[in-house]
Amino acid sequence: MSIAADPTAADRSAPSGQPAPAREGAIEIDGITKVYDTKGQRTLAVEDVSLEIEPGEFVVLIGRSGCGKSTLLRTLAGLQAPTDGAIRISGQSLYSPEGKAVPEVIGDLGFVFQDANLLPWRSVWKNIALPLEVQRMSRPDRRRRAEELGELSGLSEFLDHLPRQLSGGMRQRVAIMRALAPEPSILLMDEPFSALDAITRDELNMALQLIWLEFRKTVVLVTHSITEAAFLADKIVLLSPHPGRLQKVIKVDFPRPRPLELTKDDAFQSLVAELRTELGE
Ligand SMILES: Nc1ncnc2c1ncn2[C@@H]1O[C@H](COP(=O)(O)OP(=O)(O)OP(=O)(O)O)[C@@H](O)[C@H]1O
Repeated sequence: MSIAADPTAADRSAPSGQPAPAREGAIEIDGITKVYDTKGQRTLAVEDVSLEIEPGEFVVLIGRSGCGKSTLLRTLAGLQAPTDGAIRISGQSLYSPEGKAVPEVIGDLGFVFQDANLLPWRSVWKNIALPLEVQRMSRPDRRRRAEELGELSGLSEFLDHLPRQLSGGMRQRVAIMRALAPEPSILLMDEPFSALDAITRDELNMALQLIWLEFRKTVVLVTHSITEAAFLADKIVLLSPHPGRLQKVIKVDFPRPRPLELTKDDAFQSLVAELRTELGE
């Protein structure tokens, strides 16, 4: 049953009649199905996926090409309504009954994509502060916030540079900081490091982990990299292809902060082997 259509949903965890406390950063995915209908051609991209994501959890979606990872993430981002099912963000329905994303709920989401999509004519700090400008924060406050975020991400010396003066890895750091600037409770990331070389990617995985430990936002990240999934995740969600269905959820409990050397450990390697088997590699 769709949560949005369930009139008792709000009372589920409040038997005393009190409204259930909003769980900021929680994501409830309830029976999501997505069918694309392009020029009469129907594609069942995602079928009946249900998943609970806890506030502050780091969740990685992984699966073979075409299994619906991006479809699920775009649906979570409010970019396309599901054909069936419901999504609740911090206790609120993401889509209206007409299938329109609710602006206040989207305001609680930050996005990072494969391409950093920085504005080339704006300096690093002005790119980071862009969402704050939209919120009409004063210039000194925006600068202060960009400086804080720059310090956390190792960008302090580059705040007045233009994007073209940065490496690819640094541009992605700027994109992450821009997403975090308005303090969303949830960060959605679609293959953010897939265009980077292996060493930069390791550095960015480490940086992302440390930033996440600092802010403790809920993160949902899509990747093709098994090692990246095992290194970053609290919970790995495997999707099976054609149509995309929930195959398995694997909890990962290596202590944090996780050093990059963890990837050489036997326990890490056996998790990687398990994931490879699940993915049929
Ligand atoms: N806009 C669209 N219109 C029609 N079909 C689509 C659209 N977007 C995705 N699909 C189809 O839906 C299925 C899932 O695609 P999706 O991009 O979500 O998978 P993915 O797991 O992210 O793939 P990849 O790992 O290759 O990026 C595929 O069969 C794809 O062809």
